[in-house]
Amino acid sequence: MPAPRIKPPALLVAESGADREGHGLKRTMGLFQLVCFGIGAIVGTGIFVGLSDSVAQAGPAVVVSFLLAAITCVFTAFAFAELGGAIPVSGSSYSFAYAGLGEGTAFVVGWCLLLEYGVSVSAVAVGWSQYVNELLDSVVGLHLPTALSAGPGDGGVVNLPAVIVIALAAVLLVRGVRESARATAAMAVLKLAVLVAFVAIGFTAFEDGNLTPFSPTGLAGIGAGTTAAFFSYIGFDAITTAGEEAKNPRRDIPVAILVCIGLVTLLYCAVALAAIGAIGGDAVGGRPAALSYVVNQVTGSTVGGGVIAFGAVVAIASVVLAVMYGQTRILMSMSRDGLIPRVFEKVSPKTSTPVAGTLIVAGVFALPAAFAPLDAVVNLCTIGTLATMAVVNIAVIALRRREPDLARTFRVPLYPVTPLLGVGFCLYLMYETGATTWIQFAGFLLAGIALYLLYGRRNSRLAAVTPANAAEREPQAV
Ligand SMILES: NC(=[NH2+])NCCC[C@H](N)C(=O)O
Repeated sequence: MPAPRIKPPALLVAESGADREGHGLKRTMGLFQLVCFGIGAIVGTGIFVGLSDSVAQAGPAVVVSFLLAAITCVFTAFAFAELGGAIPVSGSSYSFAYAGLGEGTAFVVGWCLLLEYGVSVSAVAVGWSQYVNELLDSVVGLHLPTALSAGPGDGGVVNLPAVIVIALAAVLLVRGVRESARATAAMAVLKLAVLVAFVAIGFTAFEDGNLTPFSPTGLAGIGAGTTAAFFSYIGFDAITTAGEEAKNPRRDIPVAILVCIGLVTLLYCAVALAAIGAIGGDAVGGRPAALSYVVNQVTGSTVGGGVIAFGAVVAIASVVLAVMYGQTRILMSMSRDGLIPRVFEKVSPKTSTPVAGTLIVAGVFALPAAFAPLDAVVNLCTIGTLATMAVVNIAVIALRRREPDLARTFRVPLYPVTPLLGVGFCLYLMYETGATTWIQFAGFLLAGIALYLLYGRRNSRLAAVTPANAAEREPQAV
């Protein structure tokens, strides 16, 4: 077997210019902004919409599901913290896999990131649509016809609001209206404030009795609920894509990741407890725009629900924007490496943004948003994300062996137990996504491997520089 084509961490960092002053991107983000960026990418459809699915699966024991999903994320967050601090570049898991396990794995990870970013844009947009409906309903009493606000799987024809939010995000990204640090911070604070207010209102109506029976579906229900809950935590890894824009990435990226996971876990468990404690698991389970419904029930008016719906619409739109931005950026790194066509790295001289890449991403992922049911896209996104996360845990182990002297500002505790547990939890949640998702995922993986062999491997820039084994080459600054 030929040795894998590895891109050494020093070369990755040198190419990105991450340790140089005056490289392409500006270093503007401090710890607070990194945390806001994380909250921006994490908190959205998963808690505002997905909560009712997890509750339908697990009942009040959904709190356990949220904790289990958080534990999976914590192990993996340690891995991202170690690699994000040691290799501060913007390719995230794709770059870590390139350094730790080689080009073929990196390509497949990049391919799976299309599920974590692209397909999740579709899923998040479908969730947005529910709250737009709720908002219109409570503010102007208008209810969009189902034919135009849901895909065929959910009893409609086309989900227009979902397509619209993707188109709007594409326009903003093409024009170069990147979220400014201030807008990111404002939206993050708004999201947190809305959820904290929800918890406060929910707890005023808390009744113990609503929590019993605590686990009506037993362990199987908790497992299924955990997979559903996991979606709401995805996005903490996106903090590592800011490696080239953080003021002090080596110190702040690991801290920001861990702060975000801690904050979000506390908040999600509190939201779940407040919702179920107020009106009971049966009333929450499977209900569209569930958080607004709970507040309307507790306050006996539609004003509170309208405010929650407004918060959700803003929160979820910001996730669409952040995640689509992340997707175009990952495709840019893969394109620069020669692994996918160059159209994705082309930056328009007029707007300084990757116009073609952004429009392709928006066009492709608007399709599932328009026609697919939410749970189908969520499951695919979840399994793809878990696969990349398992690889990142393995990359930690590979890099500790291959590059023992790499400067690491953060080290996963209890190595190698933690990354191994990380892999185990990821595999367990992948297993829980069910047979249909596995079959779709297997087809997707095969397509990715075929593309690598037919295109990526032959066009790789790394291979052009070092036909033999890149690992033997001294990294050079470019
Ligand atoms: N790569 C991502 N950040 N994907 C978006 C994840 C979805 C987000 N956790 C939500 O609940 O809406």
